[in-house]
Amino acid sequence: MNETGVVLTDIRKNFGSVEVIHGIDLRIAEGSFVVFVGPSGCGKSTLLRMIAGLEEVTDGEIEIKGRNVTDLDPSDRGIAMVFQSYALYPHMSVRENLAFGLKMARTETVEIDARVKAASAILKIDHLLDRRPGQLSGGQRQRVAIGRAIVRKPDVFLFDEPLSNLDAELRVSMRIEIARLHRELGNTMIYVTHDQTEAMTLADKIVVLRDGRIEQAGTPREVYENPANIFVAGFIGSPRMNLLDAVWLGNGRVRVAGNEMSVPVAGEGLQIGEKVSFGARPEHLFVTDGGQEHIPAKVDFAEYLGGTQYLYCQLADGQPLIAEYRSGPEINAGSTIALSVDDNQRRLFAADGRRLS
Ligand SMILES: Nc1ncnc2c1ncn2[C@@H]1O[C@H](COP(=O)(O)OP(=O)(O)OP(=O)(O)O)[C@@H](O)[C@H]1O
Repeated sequence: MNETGVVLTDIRKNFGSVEVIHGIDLRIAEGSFVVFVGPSGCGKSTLLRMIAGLEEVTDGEIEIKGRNVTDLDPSDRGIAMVFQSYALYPHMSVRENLAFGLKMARTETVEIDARVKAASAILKIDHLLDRRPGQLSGGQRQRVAIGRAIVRKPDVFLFDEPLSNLDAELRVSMRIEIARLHRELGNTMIYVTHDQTEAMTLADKIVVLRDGRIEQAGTPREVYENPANIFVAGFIGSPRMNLLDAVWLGNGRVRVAGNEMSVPVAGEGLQIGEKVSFGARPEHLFVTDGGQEHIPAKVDFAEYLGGTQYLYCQLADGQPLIAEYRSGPEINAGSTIALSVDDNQRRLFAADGRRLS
């Protein structure tokens, strides 16, 4: 991999007088799979559409494979985009849908036929070439939409929530297909999704956006295990990290819902009595007999998932908390339990969201 896949430099976007993307810098390595995630309205689609050339850039520069494409038409950028809505031509056969863009670009017929054949073999849609989109299932339509991108042999594939119209089971199998496609083709891929599992499983690099800014960009493991701040900690992970109101007591100790807990923080810059947030992921909480440092919790609801169980609890001060419970005696709603927190996984955040541990 080298560093020249896609480079965004100080990208800004205004709609009218409102700036919605506030100066984004990002380097996407050639051949990597980058996923944009973030809450609704954070600017994921706008950023993707600017890379595609479907949305004008207000300020900044976009480079693809070392070429400044900021002011080029979408068709001259070496990109192909796959939309959530598939955007197939209903009156054309699958074959014609796949060939259409190439015909427009005056590609030779022999070459078109070869590319359509190769793409339909990769996507296992060879037997559907003479059907129209109306005669296909949702998953098959999405394959055709991806096929239409493949035949163009783009430098970069752009995906805008491509699986969100599919049912849960199909999403899983298409997700695996897209991962396989990336491995086989080796192109740079940029993917927008709401789905945490898609982001974690597909990405080499996850870019977490909020309000038109990057909060963190890193491997799935980095953003999960080493979140840069309270926002990323709370956003990545499903169920999310528990973030509890706490008070700094000094000497590496905090008070959470009336209980003292130690945290691996010296606390420079923190004032005794200052409000902080104590973070613990559901899988880092353990039901104990109460002998060690723990937080008592009342179980409101126990969700049994077979291999694991989620306990939806309430602390003494009313704060909600979710704990994962893998094995042990059955725990039912209404029980009171003692939860300890893995020593190495106790997170602390300052009131401004800075991560302290
Ligand atoms: N054409 C437009 N005119 C005005 N504002 C727009 C336009 N398109 C998007 N916006 C605004 O820009 C911001 C970013 O929108 P965008 O669609 O990129 O977010 P998103 O992260 O993709 O959201 P979602 O996950 O809901 O699709 C939002 O505040 C949105 O209201």
